Parts: sequence; structure tokens; C-alpha cells
Amino acid sequence: MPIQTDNLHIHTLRPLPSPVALARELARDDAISHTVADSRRAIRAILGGRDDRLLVIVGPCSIHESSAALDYAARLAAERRALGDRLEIVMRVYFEKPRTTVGWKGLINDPHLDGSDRIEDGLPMARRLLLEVNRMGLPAATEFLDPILPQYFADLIAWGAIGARTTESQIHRQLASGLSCPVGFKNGTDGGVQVALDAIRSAAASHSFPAVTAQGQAAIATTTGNPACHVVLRGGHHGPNYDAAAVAAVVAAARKAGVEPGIVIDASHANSGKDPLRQPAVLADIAHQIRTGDSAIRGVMLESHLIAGRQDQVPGQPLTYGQSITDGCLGWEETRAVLHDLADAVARRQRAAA
Ligand SMILES: O=C[C@H](O)[C@H](O)COP(=O)(O)O
Ligand SMILES: C=C(OP(=O)(O)O)C(=O)O
Repeated sequence: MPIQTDNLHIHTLRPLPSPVALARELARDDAISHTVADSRRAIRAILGGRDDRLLVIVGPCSIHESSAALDYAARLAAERRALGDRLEIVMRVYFEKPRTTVGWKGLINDPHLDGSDRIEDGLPMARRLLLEVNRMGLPAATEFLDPILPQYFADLIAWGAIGARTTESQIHRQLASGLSCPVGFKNGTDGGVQVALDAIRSAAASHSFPAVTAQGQAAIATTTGNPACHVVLRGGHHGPNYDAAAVAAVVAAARKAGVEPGIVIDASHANSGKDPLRQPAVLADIAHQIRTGDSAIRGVMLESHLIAGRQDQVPGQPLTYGQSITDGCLGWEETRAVLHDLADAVARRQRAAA
């Protein structure tokens, strides 16, 4: 008997449809392509200081029910239209969750929320939702975690994040180097910003690495490098990094590293001590910095849903509609108030610069 030395821990391997097959079944039209391309252009201009508005990436920590996400998107699309002269609002449409240890990994991985892990169902659900959100004229942001999955939906994403747990990963830096959208690198979970600055320099360079084609074939991708990458400050184990002193230190470190110092600040995660209700106080501090003339802050992120807080999944019990099952979120009315305060701060900065 030959000794088996491989696949000792593989339970099953199931085929997935190719990215091109899914894109044909769920195709984007011209209006959707415009929403994606126009927002990417606007975000690049904001990050480069050529557009004086503020990028606002706002939405649920994770998507677990498409209907609630679409209700949320309809409300947010109305705010995007109303505040468009001051804010470039992009919805967080996050399908992949990086876990500290184990836990639900998001709608693509486990779309039925029951551990069945039917990725073959999750991918069309994700793509369909992105089409619907973009169809409302609302661009979408997401975290890229798996290196294969972008082929299935990256054409519908205006802004991408590489998370705090993966910013230092060469695989994710290579991935960012080939993405068509601007990409924000979070600082590390320990609060270290240098890994994000290193990531920006790495992602701006050309890389060759194994990938899959749109037809699903293993291939070697060679990228041109992505010039539209920036830091996202999200705090760390030692505390927050959203205040003026922290921002000034990051601007100085960016300049020293030869990196464009356009910064996005995440009001959630370690910047709010994981208490979603502290986000308005964090954002009020950021709005104050903007009002008093800070120009390095080009964007903010907040975690928000229809209903404030979070809930655990309890087998046999229905979930509360529109409430997060991962990190806690700000509720809709509080979110709306924060958006208007940020718009007011940007108007002040615009007037001062005129
Ligand atoms: O944003 C989401 C969470 O902070 C991230 O996925 C880590 O979650 P966990 O620490 O609960 O696993
Ligand atoms: C996981 C996230 O953030 P971070 O990588 O900063 O923990 C997130 O934004 O969903």
C-alpha cells in the first residue's frame, strides 16, 4: 500500500463556476459601470487633494441579509444625492470577515448562516446585491480577503480595503497591486502604521504571482501596480489614533516613507474601543479637525446599520431585521446626523480654502 502524504486534512473539493460564467449570468449595464468608474475617479481625486470633498465609507460591519442591505442602501443613496457637493458617500458592502480566531466568515462563505458554507450560493448573492446597490447610483466598498474571489465581483467595487490582519501579507499587497479601484490599507491590529506605509509602497509596484483567470484557469498574473493606495487609521491594542496628534504623526511618517499623506480614518474598531455608540464622538473630533483646516484627512469610515448595536445568532430564533451579526453598528438616525455634521465641517473647510 502506498503511503498517503497529501490531502490528509481535505474533506471535500467542490467545483465553483468560473468568474466569467457568473459575470455573464449577472452582468453589469452601462449605468452601473458609470457608477463604479465615476466614483473611483472621484475617490482618486479626493485622495490626491484635487477634489475638496470628503470620502465617507459607511454601512454595515457585514452583510447577512440582502433585503435589509437594500433598505439601508436606499436611505444612504438619498443622503449621497443630498450631500454630494461635500461628501463622496460609498456604502460598506462587506462580504468577507477576517476573524481573530473562528466565527461566521461572511455572506459569501456561509450565505445561509448555518455552517453549510455554500460559497457557490454566496457568490451570486453577493454579485446580485452589488448590482442592485450600484443600480441605485450608490457605489460600493468592500474588504478583499480571499485572493481568488475578486475575479467574481471586483468590477462592481469603487473602493477596497485590506484589513488590519492582512496589511502585512505579501499576498494581499500583490492583490492590491492589481485591483482597479483605490485601496485603503488598515494599520495593524497592534496600532502600527509602518506596515500600512510599507504596504502602499509594495502595492504601487508591479508583481507577478499565481492567480486564476476569468475562465477559472490557474495562471500567472503580472500587475502594473496600484498608485491609488492610502492608509486607514483604525486604532490598535494600545488605543485610538484618530486625534490631531496621531494624524500629524502619520503625515510625518508618510512623508518620510515617500508616500502621499492622504488619510482615511475608521471611527469604529479600536478607534471606538469596539463600542459603536462611541463613533459619533470620534467623528465629532474628526469633524473638528476638518473644520479647523486639516487637509490630510481625506475620508472617514463608520459602521452603521438600520438598527443600532449587534445580535448573536441563536439557533431556532429569528434575527432582528437590519441589525449586525458581527461588530456593533450605529443606528440609522444617528448615522444621518453624523453625515450632516461631516458635510457641515467640509463646507467650512471649503469656504476657508476659497
Ligand atoms: O470588523 C469585524 C471584526 O472586527 C473582525 O472581523 C474581527 O472579528 P472577531 O475578533 O470577532 O473575530
Ligand atoms: C475587519 C474590519 O476592520 P479591521 O481590519 O480594521 O479590523 C472591517 O472593517 O470590517
